[in-house]
Amino acid sequence: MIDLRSDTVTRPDDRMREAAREAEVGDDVYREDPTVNELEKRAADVVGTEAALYVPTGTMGNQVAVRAHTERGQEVLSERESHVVKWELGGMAQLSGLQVRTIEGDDRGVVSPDKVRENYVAEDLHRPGTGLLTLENTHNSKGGAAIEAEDIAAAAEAAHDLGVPVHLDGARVFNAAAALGVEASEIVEPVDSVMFCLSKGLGAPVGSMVAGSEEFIERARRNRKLLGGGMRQAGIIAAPGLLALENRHRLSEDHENASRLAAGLDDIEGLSVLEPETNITLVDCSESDYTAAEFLDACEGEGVLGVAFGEYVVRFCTHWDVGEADIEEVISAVGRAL
Ligand SMILES: Cc1ncc(COP(=O)(O)O)c(CN[C@H](C(=O)O)[C@H](C)O)c1O
Repeated sequence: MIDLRSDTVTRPDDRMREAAREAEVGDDVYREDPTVNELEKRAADVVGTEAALYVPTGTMGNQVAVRAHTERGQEVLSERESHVVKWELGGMAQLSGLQVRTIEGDDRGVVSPDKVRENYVAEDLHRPGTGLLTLENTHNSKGGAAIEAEDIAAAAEAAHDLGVPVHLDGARVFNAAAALGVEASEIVEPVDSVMFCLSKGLGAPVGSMVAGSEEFIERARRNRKLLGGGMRQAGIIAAPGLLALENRHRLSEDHENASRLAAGLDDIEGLSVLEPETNITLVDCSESDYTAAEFLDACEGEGVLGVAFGEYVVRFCTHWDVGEADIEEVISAVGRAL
């Protein structure tokens, strides 16, 4: 089975398993796990922030960051199709008592400064006030769009002019950096905090990082403890995370595979596939005889897994467990399936 459901399915390699076995550990709640401490320092250095916090999941990372920026009852401006809106169980409302005001990004998920200004709410006797703007790069729902650093900066500047901090859901920020040919720190520089995943395209078995100022990270650390994310000898899983950080240099291989996959699938009658910007390929099967669900069933029967991103849209994600030969096999398998 060739698993293209997500880049979350990546498995640790032997080096990661060896690193986990050999890891120096301590009680991370007391800040005594040397491997976690090294990972947090290394992660902050890589994205150019003062500090970073190791969290079990990207979802927890987003939620501890959002909570650290806001007060209960405030509004959060989030792009309508973003992960924090669509796939975190209403966590900003449930966990932090926030009112989410969704804003429309463009067809790549880019949030314009005007939309920030138009949807900003000033606190007064009646109104809660906008406490945070969230952005996402790459943008998952929009096909892994790699949003240019200047577009992130423009939206962030509009928010900062209004006294509103900015959190970047950068689960795949290194995919964006690789696609744009810039350092991740250039994308992160304009925002106040970023979350990025070690467990997706970077290949770690577990974990994400939240990065920002020292003061912000201490607040985020307390929120992590509140949500039950205080970990003990987490060096066992942080050690693979340190190796995963270095995998950011290989992500263009996944992008090349996605591009090859898209070209091959686009040649199949009934499928329409835009050129992917990163490792996410969205396949429109509305011209075929299949709904997305039927298309996925047929693909599974030929040994290929994907996920539905709409009634007639399927997402395939390339990642480090999928090589060039697998891509050729997927193209053949989908051709047989249809
Ligand atoms: C932009 C972004 N931010 C946050 C997360 C959450 O990360 P985890 O909680 O899964 O570690 C994800 C995971 N995305 C997963 C996937 O794409 O298969 C699913 C949809 O949750 C994400 O894509």
